[in-house]
Amino acid sequence: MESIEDTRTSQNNLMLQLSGIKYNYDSAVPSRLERLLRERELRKSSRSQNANEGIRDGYRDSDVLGNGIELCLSDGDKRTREEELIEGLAAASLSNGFERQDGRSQKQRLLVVANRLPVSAVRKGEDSWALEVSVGGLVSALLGVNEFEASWIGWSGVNVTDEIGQRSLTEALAEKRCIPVFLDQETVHQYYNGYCNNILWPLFHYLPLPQEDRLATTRSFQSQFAAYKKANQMFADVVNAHYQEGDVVWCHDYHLMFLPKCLKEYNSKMKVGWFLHTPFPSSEIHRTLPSRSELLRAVLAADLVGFHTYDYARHFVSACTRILGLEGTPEGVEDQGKLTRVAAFPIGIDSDRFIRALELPPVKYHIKELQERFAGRKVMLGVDRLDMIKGIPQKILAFEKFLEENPDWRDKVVLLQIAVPTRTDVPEYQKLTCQVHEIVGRINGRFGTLTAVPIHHLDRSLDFHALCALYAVTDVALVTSLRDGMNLVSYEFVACQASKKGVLILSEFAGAAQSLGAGAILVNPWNITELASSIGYALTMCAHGREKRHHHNFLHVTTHTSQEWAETFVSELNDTVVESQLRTRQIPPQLPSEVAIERYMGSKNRLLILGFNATLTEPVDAQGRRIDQLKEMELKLHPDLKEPLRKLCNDPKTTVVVLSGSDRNVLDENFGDYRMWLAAEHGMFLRRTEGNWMTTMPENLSMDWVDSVKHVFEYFTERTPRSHFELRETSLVWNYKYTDIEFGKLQSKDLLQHLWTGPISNASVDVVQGSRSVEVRAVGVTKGAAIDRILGEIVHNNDVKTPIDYVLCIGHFLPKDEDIYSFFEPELPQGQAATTRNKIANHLNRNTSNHSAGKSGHRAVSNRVPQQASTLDKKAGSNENGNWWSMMRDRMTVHEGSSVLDLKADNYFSCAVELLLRTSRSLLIEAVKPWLG
Ligand SMILES: O=P(O)(O)OC[C@H]1O[C@H](O[C@H]2O[C@H](CO)[C@@H](O)[C@H](O)[C@H]2O)[C@H](O)[C@@H](O)[C@@H]1O
Ligand SMILES: O=c1ccn([C@@H]2O[C@H](COP(=O)(O)OP(=O)(O)O)[C@@H](O)[C@H]2O)c(=O)[nH]1
Repeated sequence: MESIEDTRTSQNNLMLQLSGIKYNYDSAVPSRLERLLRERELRKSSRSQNANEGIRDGYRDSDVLGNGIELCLSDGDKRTREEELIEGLAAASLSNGFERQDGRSQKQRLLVVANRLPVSAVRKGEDSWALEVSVGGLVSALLGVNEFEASWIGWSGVNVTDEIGQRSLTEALAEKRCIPVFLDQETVHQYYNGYCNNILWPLFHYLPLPQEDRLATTRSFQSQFAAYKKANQMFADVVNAHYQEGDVVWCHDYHLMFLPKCLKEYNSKMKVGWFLHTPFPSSEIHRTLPSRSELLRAVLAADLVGFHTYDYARHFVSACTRILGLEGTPEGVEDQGKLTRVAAFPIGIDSDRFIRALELPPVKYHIKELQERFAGRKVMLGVDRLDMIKGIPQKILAFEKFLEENPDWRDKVVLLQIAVPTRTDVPEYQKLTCQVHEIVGRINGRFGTLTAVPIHHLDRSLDFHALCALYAVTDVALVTSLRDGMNLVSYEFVACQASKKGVLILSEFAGAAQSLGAGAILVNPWNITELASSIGYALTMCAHGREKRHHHNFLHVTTHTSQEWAETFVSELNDTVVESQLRTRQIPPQLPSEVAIERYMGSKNRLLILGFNATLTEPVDAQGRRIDQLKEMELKLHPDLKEPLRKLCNDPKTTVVVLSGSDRNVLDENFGDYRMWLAAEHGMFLRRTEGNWMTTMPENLSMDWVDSVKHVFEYFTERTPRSHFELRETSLVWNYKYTDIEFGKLQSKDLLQHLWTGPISNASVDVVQGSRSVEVRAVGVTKGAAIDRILGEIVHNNDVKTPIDYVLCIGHFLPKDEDIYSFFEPELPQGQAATTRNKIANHLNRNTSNHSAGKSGHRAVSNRVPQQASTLDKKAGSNENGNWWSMMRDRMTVHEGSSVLDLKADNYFSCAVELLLRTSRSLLIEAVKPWLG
């Protein structure tokens, strides 16, 4: 039996054959992690080199994107980064490592695409504009990114319909390296206010979809979703217009979930990353969204999908497996061989910018002013956009409870709440503003005096300097988000607290809780009592306790910066493309159907071997919903295939064999009235449709194990909802295709472990794992082993006059059965035939794969007298090593004594069809139709 190591080596050998690469893939090419670590090292040393040479450009307020230095590639040097990296990998095989040529990072062109530009435009005249920096975490984070030659594509926040306005705004923005997307008012209303902020934003923060007036909601939902897609396409059009080969396109946030799909449809080679700044909710929440599948699929078009935390990434993968039925792996999500990498990239801030700001005179001035203003009182601070996810009412109510329970503190503490107006056109936000004003008014009325109020509430944003000063004078910062992607305010507060070392009270529902959790006081903002007592705890914390906590947080904030975040994401995106190219090299090529057809037409005696399940049956639900389990379980030949198949079967120059794992009844029902050969239960039973079933089972097949395995399968079927098992004559199959994917997988592991250590530990069986099934069969029950016996019988019965000169083999076969593909390959020694099988077995997830034998050789079968009658009815002897061919070919001669098989390598085609492949039907129809004229 082949060991895993052998398998891997032979697989690699095959890769060599296919791609012509001259190195051993496994041992010489650095792993993804090795590449990323190396890349990180290079980045670090390049950064310190730049710093030493004084060419690193810090943030400059005058240059919004802060990227003054350009190291553009010259035209002659326009190779893509993945080409360089791939070459690097090739070189690595020789040098055991890969280096960039100059060891320094070149600035890579980066197109940042986000709904909002980092500046908002205000029209001052027909062609004059004022640009103000936009508020929000996304903008803050990306302002700190200056290692790239970045341009920003987004909506300018204003409705500009006239040509002069559009032209002049485009010019004004160009100076800030910004490129506008002009959205008309109606689109903004439906896309931004409607779909983005009224549907996706609340849902992603665990606030359910609106329920009142269902019909109206449904109607507006449909038009908003249409506007959302349209807006995404408009963003894509602008990206496409500015894209240059080799650029990295980084799409941001829930506004642009369709963008990766639009971009890849336009140019599949574009390097596309997508990052979500909000939480991604549990799949149970996401599945309530009517457009849930479309959105997931659109995002999966990206090469790399990033989230702030591992939890969000995990939820996304789980949504893809549960809603789309795709395979979730530790790397990401796989869909028919295409991997979308999914990972966590926690954002940070440009901490230096905040630390440096504290030394600026205007900030110092503000600090002094604030200290004087609030002398003798502890300052508590909240800085939030006025958004329902920020938990502002909860925060204020907890503060009220604290004052209520601690009268001594009433004149010793003040809460400054900066509530930046946001999304003011959305009714929910308008309601929230009123609610907050009402609560603040009530509390101030209750605890205020003629000279002082406990809450200072500002409905506006502050400029950067004022904000830094406020952070610096704060004793306790209160972040009470009900859900928050990350929350950068908490990071900014920490960065500005080097001297004061104030305390951070932080909601456990903010992404930041995962990074700053150890240094903050974590709270559940829904628990007002707990929140109120945390305020007391924070206000009275000793200096040593504050210092320890601050030290922990400060270290994190100053090391996990926005610069790091962006570089890591882009580096991983570059590498993902490299990785996917390496994977692509392993995928066998598509079936060259035109060539296959041409050869078919030119041949005289053809043999077609077809699988049944997932090859000739109706494809499973494209959306992966699997709601019609019973219908699907009843295997039926796809209606569209009936006619082409009948024509093929009636062609006297063609022999069709359906070779299936299904039992005889299933094949009888579906193919009983066709003129063909049926091979049931992996070829253990065989019949020509005009005749009776014969058994080809090896003589000494032991089936003693069946009862105990059946017992185990029954046990697991009872405990795994929607699983089922089939008892066949030579095998048992437990199928968990319709179960909860994760539970099904866990159960199958448990089942396997139980089988191996129990009922089958000494039995002569094979356990074959399908993608969602476990099959136990007697050793020797494989299609690969059966094919020669079947062929012998066909040749004998067909009374072959002309040698078979064309073979086409199409199927979705389990790994164990895949040597059926290599059976016809001419002039390959056994070992290499197995190699081919393993190659296919290891690429089950590919779309369709083809391998035609690469050499032109003849399989001429020796010229001997055929054996008399079939031995099949007497039961053929088993040969587990698959050496039957040499014996059987002696039987397979035509009457006049010439070969029965005269197969030029060019006339052998095989094609593996993936289980969930939606195109398996069309592939066959496409392949078959033209042959029929
Ligand atoms: O552009 P707006 O509609 O006014 O909203 C402002 C931004 O709000 C959201 O910010 C998120 O991103 C932060 C940085 O990653 C993160 O810390 C925070 O938790 C998120 O809420 C939104 O995702 C952005 O697109 C908006 O620009
Ligand atoms: O008056 C203000 C209030 C807030 N911010 C910025 O808005 C961002 C808020 O980001 P966060 O991640 O906390 O939440 P988001 O608003 O993005 O949901 C932070 O960078 C703040 O510095 C600002 O520039 N001016």
